[in-house]
Amino acid sequence: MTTKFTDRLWKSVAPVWAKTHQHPFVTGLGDGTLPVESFKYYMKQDYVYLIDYAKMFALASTKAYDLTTSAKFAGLQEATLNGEMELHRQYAERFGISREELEATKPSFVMLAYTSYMLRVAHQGSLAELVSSLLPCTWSYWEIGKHLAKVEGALEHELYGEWVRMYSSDEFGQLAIWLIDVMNELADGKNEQELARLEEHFLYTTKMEYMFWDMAYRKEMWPCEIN
Ligand SMILES: Cc1ncc(C[n+]2csc(CCO)c2C)c(N)n1
Repeated sequence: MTTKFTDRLWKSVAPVWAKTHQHPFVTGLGDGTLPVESFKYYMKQDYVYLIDYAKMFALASTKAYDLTTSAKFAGLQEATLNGEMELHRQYAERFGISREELEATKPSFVMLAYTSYMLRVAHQGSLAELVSSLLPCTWSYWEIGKHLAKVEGALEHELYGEWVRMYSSDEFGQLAIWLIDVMNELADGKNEQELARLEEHFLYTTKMEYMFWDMAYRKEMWPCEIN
């Protein structure tokens, strides 16, 4: 059996993913022990994260080499703005946070570093680089969703159940698989230097995913005394 490029990516981030599954934000989503204030903080930061992330799909659509892929990325931009962000708007409504307040969220350092890195890669790099930098977002959420769906009561939890159901759904899994397949197609025929660059983007944004959980858990704005 031939190994895929994404097998190499998986190997390279396995220790970070293992740590992510043990982070108290992630375990708390599953067993319900996550403090609601951390979850609210996450929702607000994630909302502005998604505004930037949707632009990654728009740029991917622009850079795509064929019409089918271009249309799929354009659809993903729409799904992020109107599907995934709707989950956030609904949670915000439950918390009494208005749309205006959500959208006006000031970025934390980690959120800004993460999206700025991805957008830089998207503007300066190839489509393969762009996809390698955005893939940890979707792939890691699917891994987390599948893990949490196995935790007793997680899918039915009255606050966090909706989150777990969304990211463990088959529909979401199909999206992750599609992006993984695109990554493998784009990596095909690349030389070692190019593959190493893709791996580096993937590792950096995987680490930033971990830092995002940690930032939200601790409700961190900027990691110094100038908040
Ligand atoms: C920090 C952070 N990382 C990943 C996701 C998950 N996510 C964001 S966009 C997208 C693709 C489909 O809309 C997915 C899966 C998130 N919400 N926040």
